[in-house]
Amino acid sequence: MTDNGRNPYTLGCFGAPGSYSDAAMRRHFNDVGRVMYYDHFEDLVRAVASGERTYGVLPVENSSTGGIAEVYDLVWRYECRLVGEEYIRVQHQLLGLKEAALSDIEEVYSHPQGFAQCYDFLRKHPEWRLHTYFSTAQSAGEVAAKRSKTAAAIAGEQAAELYGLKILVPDIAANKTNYTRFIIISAADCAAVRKDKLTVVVITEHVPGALYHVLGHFFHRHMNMTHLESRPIPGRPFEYSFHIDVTGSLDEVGTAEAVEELKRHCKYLKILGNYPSAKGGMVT
Ligand SMILES: O=C(O)C(=O)C[C@]1(C(=O)O)C=C[C@@H](O)C=C1
Repeated sequence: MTDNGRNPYTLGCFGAPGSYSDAAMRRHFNDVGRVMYYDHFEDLVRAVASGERTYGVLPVENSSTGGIAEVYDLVWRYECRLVGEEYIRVQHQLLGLKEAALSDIEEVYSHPQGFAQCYDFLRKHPEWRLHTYFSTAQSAGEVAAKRSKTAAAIAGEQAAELYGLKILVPDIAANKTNYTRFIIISAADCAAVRKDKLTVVVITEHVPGALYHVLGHFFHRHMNMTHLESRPIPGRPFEYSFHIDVTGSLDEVGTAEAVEELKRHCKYLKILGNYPSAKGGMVT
C-alpha cells in the first residue's frame, strides 16, 4: 500500500462503501479518511482533473469483459495522469433480504459490468427484470432500502455485510477467475520509487504496418505489452487512438529510447503515466 508520498490528500472513489472500487482504494491507500464517492465515472475524473480530489480510483479493465471504454476516453480527455493500479478478484453474489428465498426474486439490480460478468447465470432466469444501477454496492443498498423480498442485487460479499443482505446464490460470475484492474489517477505525476509500468496513447499514420512498427519498438527493448485498447477518435470516423500498457521505466535508457522513437514515428503520443505496477498482481 502506498500514498505515493503525498500527504495530506483527498480521495475520490467510484460507487459507495462496499463497491469493488472501494476495495481497490482500501488496498492502495493507507489512509482513506477523506474520501468522496461518485455515482458516475465522469464526475470522478472531472473532480480529479480539477484538483478537487488528489487521487481517484476507478475500474478500467476486467478479465472477462475487457476494457471499460468510457474510462479510457475520460482519462485521456481530462488529461489525468495514471499514478498506480490495483487488481481485485471480483466474486459476485446474488444478494437478497434475509427473509427472501431464490424463488421470491423477480427483479435484479446491478452495475452493467455486474450483469455482463454474470451473463450465464442470468440467462437461466429470463423472467427476471434487470435494472441497471450505479455501483454494485449501491445496488445492494437499494435492495436493502426497498425491503422487498422480490428484489435482489449482484454485488460482492463485502456489500452483503455492509447492507445487511444474505447471499442467495454464491459465486455467480461466469468466469471463476474474474479480476478487475483499477487505476489510480491524479492531476499531476507523483514521485514513485518504483516505476515499472507505462501507459501511453498513440495515434499512427493510416498506413499499412503502422501499429506493427509501434509494437516493434517495444519488442526490441524487451518491453512487455500488457494491454492494448483501440478507441474511435471523435470526429474522425474509423480512425483510432491506441491506449497501450507496457512494462518499463522512463528512467531506463531502453524505455526512454522507445518513447523517443514513438514520438518520431507517430502522429501523436501522450504519456499518461509511468507508475508502480500492482505489487501483488492478481491477488485475492
Ligand atoms: O460496481 C462496483 O462495485 C464497481 O466498483 C464497478 C465495477 C466495474 O465497473 O467494473 C468494478 C468491478 C467489477 O468489474 C464490477 C463493477
